[in-house]
Amino acid sequence: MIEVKNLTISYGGNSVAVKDVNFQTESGKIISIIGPNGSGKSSLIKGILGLVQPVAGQILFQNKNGEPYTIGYMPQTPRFPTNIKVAELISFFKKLEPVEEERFQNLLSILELHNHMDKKIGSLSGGTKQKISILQCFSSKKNLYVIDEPTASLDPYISHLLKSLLAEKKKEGSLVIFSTHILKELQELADRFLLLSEGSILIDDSPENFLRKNNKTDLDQALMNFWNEEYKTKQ
Ligand SMILES: Nc1ncnc2c1ncn2[C@@H]1O[C@H](COP(=O)(O)OP(=O)(O)OP(=O)(O)O)[C@@H](O)[C@H]1O
Repeated sequence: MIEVKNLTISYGGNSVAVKDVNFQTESGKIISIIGPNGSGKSSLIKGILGLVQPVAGQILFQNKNGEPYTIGYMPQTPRFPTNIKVAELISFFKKLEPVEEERFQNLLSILELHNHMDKKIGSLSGGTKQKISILQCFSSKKNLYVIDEPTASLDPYISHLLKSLLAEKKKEGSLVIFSTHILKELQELADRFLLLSEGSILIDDSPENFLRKNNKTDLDQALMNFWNEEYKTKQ
């Protein structure tokens, strides 16, 4: 179980990127974080991962068997050293953390990374760097997968692969948290979603429940309605 308690993140000055966010979730679920640009999705994700120091609040990780949480993370933009070859980076990852060899080889082949092994990281497209990030994230089993806008720079085939991986991880009992701007993706995958606005949670619901409450079948429409009302009250 993960419990986010009163999490507040600021990068200094008066602005607050995440404001007193609270939620908890069991394993074996997919949670999606959505919200407009700058609403705090990446900051919340970085807060959960401990990549930014919160000004208040805490995150509690509790594994059933008391073992530490293992975490796979795909950032929005992978930042790898640019001057080394793909093969060198991948062998570095394998030294950092043991991989499940069969899973690793399988992913390497599906992602067609073999063709890029001798290329320098700096010469790769954004999508190919994301593929390396997928390989790194999913080559061993983790309790928690945190994915920041997973399909933003991927072609439809690799997007589909990534979505299948997320569904597979849920089936295996892991918790998956991903942020997205693609509501269809959310509707397809998520058990629950958090809508952020200016760093606060405005909606915490399942897609089905939210649709039922709003008497809609399409999440895009339901959220646009909600958003228009929300926007009007701010005028
Ligand atoms: N490193 C940083 N230093 C200063 N301010 C930051 C930093 N990172 C994010 N912010 C600010 O925090 C707020 C939330 O940004 P964040 O990137 O978390 O939003 P987001 O919802 O992920 O946006 P997007 O959808 O555009 O990726 C924004 O006002 C942003 O300008």
